[in-house]
Amino acid sequence: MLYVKAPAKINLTLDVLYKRPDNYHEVEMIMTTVDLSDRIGLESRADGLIKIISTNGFIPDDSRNLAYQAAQLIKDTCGVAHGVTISIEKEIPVAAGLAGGSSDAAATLKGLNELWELGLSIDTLAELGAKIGSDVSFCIYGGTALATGRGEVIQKLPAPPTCWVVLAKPKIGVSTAQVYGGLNIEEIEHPNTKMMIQAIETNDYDLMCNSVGNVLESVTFKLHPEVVMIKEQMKRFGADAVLMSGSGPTVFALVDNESRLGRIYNGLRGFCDEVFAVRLLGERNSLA
Ligand SMILES: C[C@](O)(CO)[C@H](O)COP(=O)(O)OP(=O)(O)OC[C@H]1O[C@@H](n2ccc(N)nc2=O)[C@H](O)[C@@H]1O
Ligand SMILES: Nc1ncnc2c1ncn2[C@@H]1O[C@H](COP(=O)(O)OP(=O)(O)OP(=O)(O)O)[C@@H](O)[C@H]1O
Repeated sequence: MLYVKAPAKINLTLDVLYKRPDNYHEVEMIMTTVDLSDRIGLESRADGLIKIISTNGFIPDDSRNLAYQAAQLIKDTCGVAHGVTISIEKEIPVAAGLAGGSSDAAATLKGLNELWELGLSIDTLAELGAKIGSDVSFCIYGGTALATGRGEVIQKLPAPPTCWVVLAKPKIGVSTAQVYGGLNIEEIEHPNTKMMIQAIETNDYDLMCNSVGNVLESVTFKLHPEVVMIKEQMKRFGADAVLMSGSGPTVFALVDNESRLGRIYNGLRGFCDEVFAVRLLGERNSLA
């Protein structure tokens, strides 16, 4: 059995430039992986089938699972006759804006490349990943990156300033397509992506906190007002920055002081079942 870690991501920035003719949105976003991971186990099988076993009863165990799609894609692309049993130990909340499914797919691509000795480069794995979903290419590289295009064009950035991250997910699931669909392009207040890149490159924690921004917040806030409340609570408990990740509904707080970290974490547990205190995962993951 080969095990691969599949970390969650957060969006430090998420900007939308315009709606494209293919109905996707042209984005500009800075993403970074955090130390909250699913664990993917891969075991080759002789019968050619793909089987999913998961600790989480809410994710599909058939071809709707993104890890299943990753296995099918790499099998077809490389003409592999073997099948695989994929076990998914789920820690990342589902439909949360943390790229849980995308990260499982990326870990499956990387793991099967190793298990089946296919010799694909990390860039080829990222290209394959883009066929599964817009976030999968980023998840192949991990670390911190600027993502453009529909999210699949990845430029590496250095590790951001060191801090703690508190993640809080209210008990609602959000549809990414619905949130993008609800965006009014004319009314967007764009975050300052260049300033965030500068903050990361110069290791400036205060500038990073002042540069966070996500244009999808306003859409999700209208659909689910409880997300606004979580943001306000995090600020009240002493967060240095607070932002919704991706299309939500998870909200994260950045904090560089352990006593305020404790206050935010304990304070939020009164409002949400799913609260995590984690570190940023600085460096890019190496090819599994
Ligand atoms: C919100 C983010 O998670 C931020 O990282 C991503 O932009 C979404 O990534 P994802 O979940 O991998 O998204 P996909 O599975 O590729 O697309 C789901 C749906 O979201 C919308 N979508 C997604 C990405 C994008 N750049 N523009 C879009 O409009 C489309 O309606 C698409 O049908
Ligand atoms: N391996 C998987 N883990 C979690 N969800 C999965 C998986 N495969 C398919 N899904 C389905 O994908 C949907 C979105 O779940 P996911 O946890 O990936 O959302 P997300 O964190 O919002 O993703 P993103 O941030 O990339 O938009 C869910 O409805 C779920 O049923």
